[in-house]
Amino acid sequence: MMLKLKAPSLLRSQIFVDGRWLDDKSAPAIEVRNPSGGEIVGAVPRAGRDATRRAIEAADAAYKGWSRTTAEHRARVLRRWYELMLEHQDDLAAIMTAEQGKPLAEAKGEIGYAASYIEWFAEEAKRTYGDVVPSPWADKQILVKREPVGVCAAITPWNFPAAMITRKVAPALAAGCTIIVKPAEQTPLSALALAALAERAGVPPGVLNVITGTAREIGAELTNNPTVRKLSFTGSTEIGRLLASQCAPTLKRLSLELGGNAPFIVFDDADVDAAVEGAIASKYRNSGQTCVCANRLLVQEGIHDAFVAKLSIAVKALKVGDGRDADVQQGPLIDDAALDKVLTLLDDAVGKGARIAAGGARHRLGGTFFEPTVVAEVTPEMRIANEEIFGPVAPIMRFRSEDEAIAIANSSEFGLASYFYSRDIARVWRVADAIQAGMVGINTGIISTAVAPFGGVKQSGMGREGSRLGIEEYMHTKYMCIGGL
Ligand SMILES: NC(=O)c1ccc[n+]([C@@H]2O[C@H](COP(=O)([O-])OP(=O)(O)OC[C@H]3O[C@@H](n4cnc5c(N)ncnc54)[C@H](O)[C@@H]3O)[C@@H](O)[C@H]2O)c1
Ligand SMILES: O=C[C@H](O)CS(=O)(=O)O
Repeated sequence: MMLKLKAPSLLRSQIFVDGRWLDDKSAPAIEVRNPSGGEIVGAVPRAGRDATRRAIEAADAAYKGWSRTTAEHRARVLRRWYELMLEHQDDLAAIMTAEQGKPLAEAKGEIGYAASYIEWFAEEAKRTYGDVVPSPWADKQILVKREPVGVCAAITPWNFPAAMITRKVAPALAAGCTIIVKPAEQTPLSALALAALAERAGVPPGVLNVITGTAREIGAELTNNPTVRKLSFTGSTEIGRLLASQCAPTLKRLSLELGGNAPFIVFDDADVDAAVEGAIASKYRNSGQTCVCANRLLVQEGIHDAFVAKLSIAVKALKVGDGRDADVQQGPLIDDAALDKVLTLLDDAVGKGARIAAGGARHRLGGTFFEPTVVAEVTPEMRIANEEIFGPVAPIMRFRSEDEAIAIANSSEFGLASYFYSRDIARVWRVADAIQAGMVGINTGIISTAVAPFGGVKQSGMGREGSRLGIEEYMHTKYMCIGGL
């Protein structure tokens, strides 16, 4: 499959280390395939520990210079990178759809969202203020500075191939850190295109490095090498736990954005049409392959039947197809394993008494396409009520009281995003306070923005990305006590 780009040079097939584009013939290349039809869209090196070690050395050498640049300079370079991303938004979206499958409109939206993190942290670079503290001693002064943590590593998932990278790299570079990025094997081309634009924006050699290849080997080097002072990971909770344990011997700083199981609660007093619109936006975004997707829809009995009927009509109208085709709203799942998981969860639910209200089967397009689905009469003992689906399936559970809804919502080991619809202001405050999650959408199904802190509690991870907090993940404080005055 030949990608037609306005700027063909954005399609890269080499790793980016120390400002150089390099081959790595130590193992057969990784073929990048389009999930819609399986065509090969590119190939990247299957690099391992040696290349990763060289990237760490390059990042360490570059750190000395980059950390000493002014915040003003770093802000200007990041701003240029942001501008170049927007100038090449169509090409970056085409690359993303080709390797990840999401509809072009969604891919273009992600590029704008990803760029907004760079814009935000270009500004935040200049606001890493310190403190002058009133001294308890007459002859001493107390200063507190904030400094970059040093060489960082980022390991990112396939579902948002650009945004998950920029919301790590932007604060890292803004703080004065240098970084090595390992993108997902399924979606390396977006990462390499971002690196090509960063290079053009004036990011110096070694400040940003992108390594593609064997996850376990690259991860082993990134987590064990003492030069790396921080790891930022976005992905499954299982791998997050593993990487955290691998970082323990060298006590690295950690940011972990992990799995989710978002409750989406609709109370009797909700605007049902607004709730249906919010459920569509939250649940079926990226064909349900989103960590903050509504994963369990809890609907109060008074409006349950009306909500299920309206949602089912809207879901049946969603257009499924190749993400490159105009007006397609639902692309394929990323691979056969993702499809098998959806089928397994649905079979379990129906086998325990759930009812398919819309969709429920593989799409007639075949491959990894799946019908957008609504499954009703879901109960807590079904796997679909407890596991992250990562597919276009909305499980609906009935509830009677507010307390029951909160108990169900909080029963999950995850606590990333949550949503609820209510027009009762007292209930809004009660439920928002009671829900155990890092993020709460109230009368809305879309909450992600660079200006707000993104992250979870419980088994959904630790740390925050975006907002004024995001740069803190890449800085530490230094207390200076000046005596003899
Ligand atoms: N919280 C968030 O912001 C967020 C965002 C996106 C995805 N996710 C979660 O990620 C999961 C889906 O993404 P995924 O399938 O890419 O997750 P994943 O954990 O399988 O992979 C994520 C990244 O980790 C790498 N990886 C896997 N095993 C590794 C190892 N042993 N050593 C080093 N690296 C390794 C992969 O190559 C990939 O780059 C879902 O659970 C989803 O909820 C969370
Ligand atoms: O999949 C997880 C992403 O973080 C989703 S979002 O684009 O940040 O909402």
